[in-house]
Amino acid sequence: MTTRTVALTLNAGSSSLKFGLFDIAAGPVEMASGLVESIGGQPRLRAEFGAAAAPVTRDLTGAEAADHHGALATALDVLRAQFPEARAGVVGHRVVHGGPGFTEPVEITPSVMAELRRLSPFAPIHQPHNLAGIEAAQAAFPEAMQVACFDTAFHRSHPKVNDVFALPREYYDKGVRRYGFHGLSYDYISGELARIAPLIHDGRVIVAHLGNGASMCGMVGGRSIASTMGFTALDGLPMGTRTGQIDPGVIFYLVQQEGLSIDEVRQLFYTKSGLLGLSGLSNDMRTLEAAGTVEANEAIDYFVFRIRRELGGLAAALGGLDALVFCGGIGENSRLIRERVCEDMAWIGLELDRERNTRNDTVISTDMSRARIMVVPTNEELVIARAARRLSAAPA
Ligand SMILES: Nc1ncnc2c1ncn2[C@@H]1O[C@H](COP(=O)(O)OP(=O)(O)O)[C@@H](O)[C@H]1O
Ligand SMILES: CC(=O)OP(=O)(O)O
Ligand SMILES: [Mg+2]
Repeated sequence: MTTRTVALTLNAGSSSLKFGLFDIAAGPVEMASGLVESIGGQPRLRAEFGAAAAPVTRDLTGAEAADHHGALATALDVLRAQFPEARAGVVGHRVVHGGPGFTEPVEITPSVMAELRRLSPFAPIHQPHNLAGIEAAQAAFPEAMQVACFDTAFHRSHPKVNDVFALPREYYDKGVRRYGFHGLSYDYISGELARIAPLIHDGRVIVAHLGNGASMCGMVGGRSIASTMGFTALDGLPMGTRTGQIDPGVIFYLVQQEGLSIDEVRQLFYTKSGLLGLSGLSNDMRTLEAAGTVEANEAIDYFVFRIRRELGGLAAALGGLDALVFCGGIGENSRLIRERVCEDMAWIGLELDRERNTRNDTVISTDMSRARIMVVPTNEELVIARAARRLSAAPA
């Protein structure tokens, strides 16, 4: 394999690093994919190599993945051991915040990097890790092209009415806008719908990306019309550790009456709230489903309730509904959450087939359901690899 035929993709989350290796000469065709999770805690590595070799799963020592640099070095060791001949000609990075300016994937130059750093405070549990991943990859592959792919870009097509907040206009001009996130995931799902269900793709679709971060996107004709996330990835649905939508008056209360600093409020909203805060137990849906405590059940109830509320709101924004698509770790795996979201939703045209849901079928609605309910595993890495291929093939 020669330079530029292999693309490495990096998707750095708040506590995880997902990676992929793609042959881009004929593809992109996935050669390997993997994940380092619980970085900074009790990290674990999982890597798969398709038919080429057995998957690797192992617990890492704290030192191997104390931070994202360590996690990347560990991931690269595993990839190099499996593909000693591969040379990364291009590295594609998920970058959560692209602000108003980045509407497409771009090659990372020093000026792009400076702008991404400026946006870092608006995605505090993601962007610093994304940028650390870029710096680590630049050091590991100084010859490779580095490409940034933005979570915000997919939503830049949404109408102005869903781009503004009701603030004095000067703030809009300064970039205080409703960006929306998880765009690489929505882009992938939109493409998959075009492939497997073109009539649905052309219609009114709500996609629920339910992972540790969670959001929903209303699409018409495969393009974003509205999404539940806003200026930051705090808005909308409650998440593993994030509040989701909250009355901003609570911030005034916390600062003025409780004496919290702004940094403490930020920490509280981003890392101690959501499912973790409500349950007092965990941000992990598997743990909550198994726990059965009053608090864990209340956390699940609130998660489901907010999804159902947003479903109604987004359907109104789309002028009706042709399909609801679940994706993300919870959306793809939790039969319980899907069942509870779809319960008594016949009024909006959704009728779940319990057996299909239990089997994790692609279509989980009944044949009589007016709107379709689907489960489509997302693949942000493939979207990054496609962009990396496109940009690295373009004439300089
Ligand atoms: N079988 C399952 N049942 C319920 N929840 C699951 C299951 N598998 C994974 N999850 C949940 O998916 C979430 C992680 O989703 P993921 O999309 O991987 O997160 P991230 O936002 O970090 O990319 C966790 O809350 C995890 O508990
Ligand atoms: C934007 C966002 O919330 O991402 P993640 O789901 O990876 O945390
Ligand atoms: Mg994610």
